[in-house]
Amino acid sequence: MGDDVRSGPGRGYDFVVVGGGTAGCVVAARLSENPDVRVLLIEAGSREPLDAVAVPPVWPALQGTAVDWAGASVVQSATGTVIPWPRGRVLGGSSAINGMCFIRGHRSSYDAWPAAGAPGWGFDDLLPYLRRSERTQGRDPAVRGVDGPLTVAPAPEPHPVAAAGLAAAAEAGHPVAADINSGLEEGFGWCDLNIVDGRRQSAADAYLVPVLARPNLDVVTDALAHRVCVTGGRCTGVEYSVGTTMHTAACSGDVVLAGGTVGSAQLLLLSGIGPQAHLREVGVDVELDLPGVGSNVHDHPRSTVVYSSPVPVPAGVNNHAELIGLARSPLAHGGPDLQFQVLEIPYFAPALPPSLPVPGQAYSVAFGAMTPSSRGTIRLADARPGTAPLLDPNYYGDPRDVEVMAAGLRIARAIGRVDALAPWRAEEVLPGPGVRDDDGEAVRRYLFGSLRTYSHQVGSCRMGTDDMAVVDTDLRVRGIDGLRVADASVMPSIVSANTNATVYGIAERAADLLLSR
Ligand SMILES: Cc1cc2nc3c(=O)[nH]c(=O)nc-3n(C[C@H](O)[C@H](O)[C@H](O)COP(=O)(O)OP(=O)(O)OC[C@H]3O[C@@H](n4cnc5c(N)ncnc54)[C@H](O)[C@@H]3O)c2cc1C
Repeated sequence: MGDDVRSGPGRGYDFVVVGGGTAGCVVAARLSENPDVRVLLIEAGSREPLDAVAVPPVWPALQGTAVDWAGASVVQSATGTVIPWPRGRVLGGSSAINGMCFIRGHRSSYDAWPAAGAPGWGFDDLLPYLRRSERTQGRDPAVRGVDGPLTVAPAPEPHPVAAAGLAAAAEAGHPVAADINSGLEEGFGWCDLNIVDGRRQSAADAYLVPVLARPNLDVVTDALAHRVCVTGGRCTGVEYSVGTTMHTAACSGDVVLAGGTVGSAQLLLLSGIGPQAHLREVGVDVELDLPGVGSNVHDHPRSTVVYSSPVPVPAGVNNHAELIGLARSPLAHGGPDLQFQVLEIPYFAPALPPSLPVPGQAYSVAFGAMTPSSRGTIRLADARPGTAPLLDPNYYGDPRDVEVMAAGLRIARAIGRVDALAPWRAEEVLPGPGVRDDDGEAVRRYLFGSLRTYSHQVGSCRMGTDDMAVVDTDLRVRGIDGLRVADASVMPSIVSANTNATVYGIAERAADLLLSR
C-alpha cells in the first residue's frame, strides 16, 4: 500500500487527526463515516505491523522493536532508577503492542472526573461510548456493548495457573466477580481480551483497516508531525515530514491530536502551546502560554511476587494475564485502589538479576496502585521534533503510593500462599523470605527496585475548567480554535484499570463531539 498524501492550498481537510493509535483510529474511522467530510490521519509509524504483533503471547517481545518508540523515563528522584516506557509506533499505536486486557476502571475512578472539574464525564456519561466500542456475548447488555467494532471476550480456556489463581483469590477471601470488566464490581474475575480467533485485534484492525478504501479518508504513515500551524488564534493545519520531505496539511475544521500522553503533549509544546518559561528555555516561540501542558503526568506503578514451580508451567497461548482482581488498600477512599493479575510467567523489572527463573519455571502475582497520587511532567529536551522528550512520571514522589503498593504486596502474598496454588508453588523467588511484610524499609527497597511501568500513562493534556486544564470538556484546547485533543492524555486522573478500553470510549465520544452528534 502506498502512502496517499493530499495537502496544500485548495485541498484542505475538514479534519486532520494526528496519531493513528487507539484513539486516532477510532476518531478517523468514525469521522469518515460521514461522506461529506474529508479526513486525514497522520501516523509516525508504519502501516504494516510486524507479523509478531498479531501473536498474543509474544507481546512483551515487541518492546524495543520497530513498532515501539522505546522511550524511558528520566532518573526517578524517589527510586534513582530509569523506567523503560514502551509505546506503540505503528498504525494501531499502543493497541498494537499492548497486553490486550480490555477492562474498564471501577466507576468510582470516572466519577472522580466531574469532581475534578470535568462535568459530564462521570461513569454514567461515558457508559454509552464505552459500550459503543465493544461487542460482548453473555454479559449484561445494559452495561456492556453488543455490536461495537471490538470483539472482546475472556480466554476461551483459562491457563491452569490462572484458574488456580482465581481459586486462590476466593480462598483468600476475595469475591469472585461475574464481570470484572464492567466497572461495577470488585473482586477477581476473567479479563476480557482483545484477541479474536487467537490473534490480536488492535484499533487499526477493528476500526481503520475495514474502512481504508473510503474516498474521503487519507492515511499517511511513516509521517512525523512537527507542529500544528496557528494563525490568529486558530489552528489551520499540521506540518509533518515523510522522510526528509516536509508537508503541510491544511485543515478547515478541527485538528485532533491523538498522539497519546507523550505525543500530544510533545506536539503542543513543539507548537509553542504550553508553559511559556519552559518554551523559552528550549527555544520554542510562544504561541500561547498554557501552563498545564505536560503537567499532571501519571501512571500505575507495578510490581510482582514471583514463585518458582515444582512442575513445568505450560506456555500460555493468550496474553499471560487472563485473570484480574480489584481490591482496596487501607488508604482507599471511595473505590478500589489496587489491581492484581496472576501471570503464568515470571514477570519482573528488567533491571533485576538475569539469574531469575524463565517462562516455564515460574509464575507471578502482579499488583499495581490504581489511583496513584504522584504527578510528574513531560518536557521538551530541545526544540527538534525528532528528539525524545523528557518523561518524568515522578513514581513514588507521593509517599502514599508506597503505602498502597506495600498493601498490594501483602495482598498478593496472601493470595500466593494459599492451598489452591500449592500444586504450582515451590518457593517465593521475589521478593523472597528476606523481605518480610512487617519490615517497612525492606518492603520499600523491594518496591523501588522492582518498579516497572504498567504502560498506562495519562493526564498530560488534562481536561477541566481551571487554569491548569489543557482542554475543556468538549476536548478543545483552551485558547486555540480548531484544535482538540482526544486520547489518554485528557484523563484528569487515571482510571482504576488498564487504560485502553477507556481511551476507546473517550475517542468514541470525541467523534460525536466533532460531528456535533
Ligand atoms: C506495552 C504496553 C502494554 C499495555 N497493556 C495494556 C493492556 O493490556 N490493556 C490496556 O487496557 N492498556 C494497555 N496499555 C495501555 C494502552 O494501550 C494505552 O493506554 C492506549 O493505547 C493509549 O491510546 P492513545 O490513543 O492515547 O495512544 P497510542 O495508542 O499510543 O497512540 C498514539 C499514536 O500517535 C502516534 N504519534 C505520536 N506522536 C506522533 C507524531 N508527532 N506524529 C505522528 N504520529 C505520532 C504514535 O506513533 C501512536 O501510533 C499498554 C500499553 C503499552 C505500551
